[in-house]
Amino acid sequence: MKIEEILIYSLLWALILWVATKVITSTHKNHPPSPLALPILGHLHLLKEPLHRTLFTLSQKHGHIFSLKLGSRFLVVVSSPSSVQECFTKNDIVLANRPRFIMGKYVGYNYTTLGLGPYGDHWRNLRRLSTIEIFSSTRLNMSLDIRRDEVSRLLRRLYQVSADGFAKVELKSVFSELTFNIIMRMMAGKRYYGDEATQNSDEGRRFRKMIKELFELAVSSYPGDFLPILQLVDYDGYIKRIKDLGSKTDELMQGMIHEHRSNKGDLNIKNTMITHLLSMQESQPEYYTDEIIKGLIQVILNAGTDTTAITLEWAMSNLLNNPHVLEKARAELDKLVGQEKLVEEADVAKLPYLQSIISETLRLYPAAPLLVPHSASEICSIGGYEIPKDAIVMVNAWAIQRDPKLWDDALSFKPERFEEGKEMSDQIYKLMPFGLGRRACPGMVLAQHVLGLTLGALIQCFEWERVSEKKIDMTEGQGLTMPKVQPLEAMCKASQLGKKLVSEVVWD
Ligand code: HEM
Repeated sequence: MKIEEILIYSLLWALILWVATKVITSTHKNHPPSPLALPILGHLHLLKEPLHRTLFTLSQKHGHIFSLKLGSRFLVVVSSPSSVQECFTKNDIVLANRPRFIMGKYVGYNYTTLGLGPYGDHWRNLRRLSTIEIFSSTRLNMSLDIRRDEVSRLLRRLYQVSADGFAKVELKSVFSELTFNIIMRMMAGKRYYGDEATQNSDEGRRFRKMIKELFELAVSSYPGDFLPILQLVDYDGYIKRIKDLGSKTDELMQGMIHEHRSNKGDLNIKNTMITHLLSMQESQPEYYTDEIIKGLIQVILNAGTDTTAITLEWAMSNLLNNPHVLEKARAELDKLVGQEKLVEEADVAKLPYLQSIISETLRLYPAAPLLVPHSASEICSIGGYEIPKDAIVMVNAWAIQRDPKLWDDALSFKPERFEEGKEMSDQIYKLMPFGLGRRACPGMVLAQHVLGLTLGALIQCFEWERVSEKKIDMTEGQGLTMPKVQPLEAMCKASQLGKKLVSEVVWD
């Protein structure tokens, strides 16, 4: 026998043995059901965008708890309220970890940030710290003026083009700039989007470039996360790109910290998150390091901007496709807020229909359709199946929130379903746009303030129409936060009330 033949035979035998071992071990282990896997790749070839739709199709065939082998990693997908309940009650602590993807090493301070860090003392401290310094009602009240100011700038911008009649406006970038400016002002006292002065500053340009790269890289999935051997060769330069991005973001945020240190006492930055954290650094320097502060800025930028902006875009798209809902919301605002003032964040609590519009938007178009991946810190069980240690666990919230077994007329946009507490009693495990359990979104209240205030003000101040008879295309594009495939454009015209409110009053 020639040496090549011996080699081929040995390889074949190794492959047969590998497949046999896999079949025997997986059948013995009572793992959740799974499609037939390819050697080495497993089910990687099945993953097509948008991922939540692919996983939904697989769940139709393999059940509400199924598993996939993604190269060297094990993924479990749950798509029913009962399995979600198990994840976030008896397994909540075990599943409170996050899986590690290489991006988190170079751009997420070696997996030490609030969003990426493992469950434990460090994460608990970050969570407590961010609750006190950013998300508490005291801090949210202190930053109320920032949100009012940014929304009133948005209203003026739209008013300028639409005071004399209907004008076409592109809303995707308008909402994105709104949320970035709100978050950056709350954290660092900075506006990087909008007026000319901001547009032209070198720092602003660097920031916008960094954000663009960050979001582009975050969207692309990296095969080396599932086939680690690829990391050794960095075949497409991905690791080099994320290392460069990591250094650039670090440099920019370090600059903000230096600026805060040298401008202590400046009124513009008196109440920013960085100022508060630096004062804590003075008393406990070993814990409140610059790295912790930079990690927090970064997580909040990533988690708190696009999510809210995209939800605003979906909500307005739904209103344009359902003019009767828009009119009902306007009537509610007229009745409960009146004709003399702009809606305030505090008013939103007494506007049930506006809140129902937000809930219904988040039900059909959750900004994080698969939540954020969890990881099992030890073996656990879901639905009687064994979930191995380090398995990635994903919740298909999108599928549950559209399940016709759980919702009447599931695919129609009907805010009325949430009115007067209808659907409220049993909805905890069937409506979870902000996640559940220990790792649930800490920014929920802030997000709801921004959503309620912005939508309320847009409805009060403008008339809205579609750019043509055709309904707005509601197809989802590719991306972490379920964007619309077509950025939203609409026709807007300042209403009588809008003319009065925007030109005279706005907020003091
Ligand atoms: C409509 C807007 C938003 C939606 C739909 C949303 C949704 C979510 C979801 C689903 C998770 C993951 C939950 C899980 O692990 O199961 C999450 C985590 C997180 N969100 Fe939000 N979010 C929004 C806005 C915000 C805002 C405004 C902020 C901050 C300003 C924020 C900060 C965070 C952080 C820091 C985490 C990570 C928490 C952790 O890992 O411990 N989010 N969000």
